[in-house]
Amino acid sequence: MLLLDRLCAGYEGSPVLHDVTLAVPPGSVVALLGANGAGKTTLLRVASGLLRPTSGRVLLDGADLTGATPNALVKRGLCHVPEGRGVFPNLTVRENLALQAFAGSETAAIERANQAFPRLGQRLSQVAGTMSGGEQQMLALARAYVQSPRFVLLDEVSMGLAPKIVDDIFEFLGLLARDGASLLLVEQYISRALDLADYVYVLNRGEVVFAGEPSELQDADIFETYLGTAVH
Ligand SMILES: Nc1ncnc2c1ncn2[C@@H]1O[C@H](COP(=O)(O)OP(=O)(O)OP(=O)(O)O)[C@@H](O)[C@H]1O
Repeated sequence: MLLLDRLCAGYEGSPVLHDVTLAVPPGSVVALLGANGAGKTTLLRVASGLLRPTSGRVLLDGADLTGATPNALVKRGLCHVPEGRGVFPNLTVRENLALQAFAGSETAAIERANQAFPRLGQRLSQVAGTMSGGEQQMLALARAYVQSPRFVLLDEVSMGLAPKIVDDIFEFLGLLARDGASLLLVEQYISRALDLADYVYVLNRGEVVFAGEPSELQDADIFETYLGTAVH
């Protein structure tokens, strides 16, 4: 279980998160929704060790990892696919995957990436920065997948991509979840995220204003109040 316990965090004296508690149970998909600037990216950055909270705790399977480095969290099975493309643009697809693989398992990592996105397998020698936006996003996701992470934080991974690629990416997220990974999903395609999710949290100005199952959200005013839109 990934547990974010009463977190407060922000930037240089401007607080963003206020007493946020959020749980990602094993084998679950949790959607994190909220308007622009609500603090979703900030929350993921705290969870993955990129930003130290001003108070509160980050617990992974009961261990207090508040303030641990991103690397230490990766070693414990937590992976963050950031907003924008998390790839090295000057390296080839193969090199990007190899860097993410555990020592001695490069071949297996490439095979695993190919299984998730066959399109990548056909482009192993291509320099990542020359691929399309969708292909780069597939590579960013495949880099997460090759490590068989137990917890994956996904920040708007479908942003700006063509509908067909978005379909492929959601199919992949389903595969990741079926494989046993727990997902914390920040996503602009709300209905798609809710289709996949077991639980939903809605953030507004750095505070949790709703936590529950997707079906409960359908009836709540929360949606129109905080997200400025109806669910469907
Ligand atoms: N590096 C930073 N320095 C200072 N303020 C920041 C920084 N990053 C984010 N903020 C501020 O923190 C607040 C929350 O931003 P955050 O990116 O976490 O929101 P978000 O919910 O992910 O928004 P979006 O959906 O637009 O990506 C915003 O007011 C933003 O301007």
